[in-house]
Amino acid sequence: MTKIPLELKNIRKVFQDGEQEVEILHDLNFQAIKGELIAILGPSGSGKSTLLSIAGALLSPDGGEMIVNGENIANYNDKQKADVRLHSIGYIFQASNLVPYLKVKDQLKLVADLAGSWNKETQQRADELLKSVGLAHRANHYVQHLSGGEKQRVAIARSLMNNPDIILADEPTASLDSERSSEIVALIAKEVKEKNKAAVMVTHDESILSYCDKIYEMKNGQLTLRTTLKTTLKTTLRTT
Ligand SMILES: Nc1ncnc2c1ncn2[C@@H]1O[C@H](COP(=O)(O)OP(=O)(O)OP(=O)(O)O)[C@@H](O)[C@H]1O
Repeated sequence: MTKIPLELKNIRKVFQDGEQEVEILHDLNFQAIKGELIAILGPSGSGKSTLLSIAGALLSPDGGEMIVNGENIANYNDKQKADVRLHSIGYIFQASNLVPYLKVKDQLKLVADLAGSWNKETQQRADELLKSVGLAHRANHYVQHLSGGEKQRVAIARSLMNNPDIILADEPTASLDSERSSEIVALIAKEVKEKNKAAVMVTHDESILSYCDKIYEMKNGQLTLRTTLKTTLKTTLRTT
């Protein structure tokens, strides 16, 4: 049986606000399966980035289970969590978070190096990934000379470098115009389908939702599935 890449069960997260405790995530349940791009929408301050940080093993929940490929990692120590981050999770951030003084291909080499796996096979992998995001011709350019859209494409290729099962994207189109935003999300969707990844994207941008398989809304510390034309069609086709 194939394992579910990411499962969150009964997640609770509390922050201190002065004297008061505020429960940002409340008994939250969520699953991300292979081959699906999931969008998470919700008002500012509703807890979307907090959720993504927990899903990415960057932040510990105050309660609940955080299951990656069938293993509950909620009580892993820091080193074990770092290992999960390196091998199972790829991140795409709003401002691409690339290293400015490294060339494009070296951005990918860096994450392979961290995993101790820069060899002939991974070099070839880096070349293929850069080709698939349309940047093979930019492999030896410094990222500071690239456009915002090109930087995000490097970030997408980098997120896939260690072949993670899960891709997490926090507002990946926030710094882009609408045409570039569509291109970037179409590219994430293509990589998710072709490489069979589970992907979760936090966004405010409703115009890119047609590329997503499921849309959730964050409200009162929980996620609610929004019914889309796509999911309605899928359900109809499945039941007829
Ligand atoms: N480390 C922290 N300590 C205290 N409060 C925090 C901390 N991190 C986040 N918060 C609070 O938790 C709430 C949710 O924050 P979060 O960044 O997850 O929201 P968001 O939905 O991603 O918002 P936005 O759409 O504006 O990015 C906010 O009220 C924020 O101020």
